[in-house]
Amino acid sequence: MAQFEEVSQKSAYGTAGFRTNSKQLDHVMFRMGLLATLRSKKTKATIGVMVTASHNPEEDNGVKLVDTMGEMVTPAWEGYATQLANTEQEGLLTALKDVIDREAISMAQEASVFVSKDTRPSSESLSQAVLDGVHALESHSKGALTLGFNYTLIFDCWFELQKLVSSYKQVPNRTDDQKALLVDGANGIGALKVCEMETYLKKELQLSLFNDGSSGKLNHLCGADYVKVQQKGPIGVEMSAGERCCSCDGDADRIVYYYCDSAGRFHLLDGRQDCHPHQHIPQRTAGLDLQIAVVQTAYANGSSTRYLEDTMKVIVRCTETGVKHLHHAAQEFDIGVYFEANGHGTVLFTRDSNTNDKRENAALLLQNTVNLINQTVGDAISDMLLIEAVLTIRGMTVKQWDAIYTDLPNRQLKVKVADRSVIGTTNAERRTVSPAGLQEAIDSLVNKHRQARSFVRPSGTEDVVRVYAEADTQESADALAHEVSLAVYRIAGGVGEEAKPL
Ligand SMILES: CC(=O)N[C@H]1[C@@H](OP(=O)(O)O)O[C@H](CO)[C@@H](O)[C@@H]1O
Ligand SMILES: [Mg+2]
Repeated sequence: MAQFEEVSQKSAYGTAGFRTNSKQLDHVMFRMGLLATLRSKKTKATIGVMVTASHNPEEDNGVKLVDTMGEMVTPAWEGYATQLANTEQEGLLTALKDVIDREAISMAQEASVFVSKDTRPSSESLSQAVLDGVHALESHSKGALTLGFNYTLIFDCWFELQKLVSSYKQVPNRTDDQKALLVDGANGIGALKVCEMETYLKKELQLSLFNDGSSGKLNHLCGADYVKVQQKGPIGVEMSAGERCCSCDGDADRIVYYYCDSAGRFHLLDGRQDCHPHQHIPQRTAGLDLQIAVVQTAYANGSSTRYLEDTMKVIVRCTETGVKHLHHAAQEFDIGVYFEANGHGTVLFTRDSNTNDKRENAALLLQNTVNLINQTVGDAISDMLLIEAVLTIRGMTVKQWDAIYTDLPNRQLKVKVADRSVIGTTNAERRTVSPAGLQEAIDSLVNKHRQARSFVRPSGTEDVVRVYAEADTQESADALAHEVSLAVYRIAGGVGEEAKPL
């Protein structure tokens, strides 16, 4: 185990756990093994530990804890995680004892921890470090290692896959010309799962897999994040006009769809997921009297929010960035649809859809949808099948899906500052409360543009401040993003060179 002294920077449990260069993570992994064991003893249930840095470069790695129902752990336990990760070696026992006392944990209780890893080379030894942590506290523990299928890791993956496939088979057959789907596996876990699924689905859906991990590097020039940020197709995928394509990320919990039109223009359908299952569910719930809501973050395109509120007439909520926030907000409704603009998300069915309701048809259709969805915190494969199912049932092409509304042009930028924690936010991260003067500066810049919106927040996964801007034209969105990034640089302690206009 690496000594804590080797690590200079304080690690914090961010948007999706700890994430940094893989060389700095040995001791963090060991300690997360310890903490997961304590959490398992406390809850008397299986706890998951996922070793992954998702869309980050292959050299990075990370770890997140998965609670008993597949959701992220509570803020109190995130706090323990941060505390343990940053404790000097000699203080570790005291820090552990503190958690045991505060949570009144019985150490006699047996623990069960599932450790899951992605396909990064460093994941092998780092997941072993997690298991070492588990075994250090529990010599008879049920620590087990699996290859991740994202959050389903604490269930039986094969069973999960079969459930998805058989639910998908209930969908009426689509026309032959609509059966093909190109899938970019980002050279990661998603590729392995698509490979497995391909054979079972041959009749219903013809999946062509690219970036399957046999030669390329994880997330390199491919994957959901690359496609979204670069606004172009991944390497190795030949797209014919109008053909449906999708990309998942390194740990297969995000999916984005896209296509090229006949003029060769690339169309990204990010954020459309919100409206997609959603368009479908109200029909299915006809007469069932369920309260439905869509949960988004500030990154959701303004057009999608307007479409949901004005055309779909559904409740829309906005939360802070990160699945853990969206998930909890979605649980408050009978049906909660939640997606981040970058493709993370799922649909939650909080009320039993096996209702006694007489309108059986609607209930049955809804039940099928429930089976197709991974409700824990979503994953790329089940989201992909859900989207395919809805497109089939509605008889929609990818172009028609794209046309349900027009995105406002937008731009995301990153600004390096000395200490990103100086930026305090409120109102689901849409406004800043510190440093003084920053929000006023953003407001006056936004006022110079039409249909404009902009906000800034410290990233929870990278050492940067993120800037988002949207406006009526791409030039205007680019100019606003640049102006706001300069304001951040000047008011919040920017380091390095000032950003140049785009
Ligand atoms: C703007 C953006 O895409 N932010 C991402 C990113 O979080 P940041 O806190 O913005 O670094 O990584 C998270 C984990 O993968 C994901 O949930 C989130 O949506
Ligand atoms: Mg991911």
